[in-house]
Amino acid sequence: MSEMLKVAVLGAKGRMGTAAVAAIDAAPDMELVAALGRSDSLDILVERGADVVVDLTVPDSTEANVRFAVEHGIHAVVGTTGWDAARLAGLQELLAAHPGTGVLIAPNFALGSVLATHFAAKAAKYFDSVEIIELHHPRKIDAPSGTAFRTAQLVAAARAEAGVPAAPDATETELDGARGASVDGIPVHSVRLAGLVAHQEVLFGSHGEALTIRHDSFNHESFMPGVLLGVRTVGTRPGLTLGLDGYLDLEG
Ligand SMILES: NC(=O)C1=CN([C@@H]2O[C@H](COP(=O)(O)OP(=O)(O)OC[C@H]3O[C@@H](n4cnc5c(N)ncnc54)[C@H](O)[C@@H]3O)[C@@H](O)[C@H]2O)C=CC1
Ligand SMILES: O=C(O)C1=N[C@H](C(=O)O)C[C@H](O)C1
Repeated sequence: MSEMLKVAVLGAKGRMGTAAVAAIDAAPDMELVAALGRSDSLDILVERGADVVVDLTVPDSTEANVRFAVEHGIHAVVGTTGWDAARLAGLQELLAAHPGTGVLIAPNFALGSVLATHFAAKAAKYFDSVEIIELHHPRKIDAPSGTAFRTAQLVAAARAEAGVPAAPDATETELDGARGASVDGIPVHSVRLAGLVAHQEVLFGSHGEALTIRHDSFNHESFMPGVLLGVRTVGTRPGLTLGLDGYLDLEG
């Protein structure tokens, strides 16, 4: 039998962390060596010989956690939001000094969401207009969601590459926020509603037609196949991978 992957979870008592602990515990090829919360020392990761750490914490904590992992040669699978361009650049630099170590930062582990974002980027150049609506549970602390942010970036890049002009919009006066946040020129609207988990619609429009690409996560188990795929793959992909699509064969 091949050796078990030693996996640690950070943020183990949170919504995602709880589901990840259960999924890793149930995986036949993984051993859960640590399930850590906010007040636990990261030294435990080294003491327990973790091969992979899964970070499901908060935007304020994730960067220090991942840097610690990389500095100690531990691969990291990161679901936490808050990785802006400056943080990513710093991490790239650190990874260059630790060339054997892999980090996956995945704004969304749900395979359907990864596909929805991929399809949206493909559709982006064919429509005059595009807007994104993301809808989440009201305990979410960041807006817009990491998924919406990345979707908007990819859609905007595809439109720019194809030379698509800005979407038509005659708005002259607006109440602050009425047209959403602008991410690379794409309007992103954030809804927080009791009863929801994680949902997103990408709305495309042209003369006489509309296309909506919608994905729904109805529970946190929906993210777990992607988390496990990340844990199994990250050690074979040194350096930084942004998005679970980097581990999938979506063009094939
Ligand atoms: N990539 C994906 O598919 C998904 C990503 N997320 C993201 O994952 C993050 C966590 O989401 P939830 O589980 O809903 O949040 P949550 O608030 O339920 O859990 C976060 C947990 O992290 C703990 N924590 C904070 N700092 C820590 C530290 N330094 N070390 C260890 N634990 C620490 C908190 O005490 C809390 O228990 C958010 O950024 C969220 O946007 C959420 C769902 C899916
Ligand atoms: O906080 C959440 O719940 C989620 N966060 C991620 C995000 O910000 O995109 C992924 C998913 O939308 C659920």
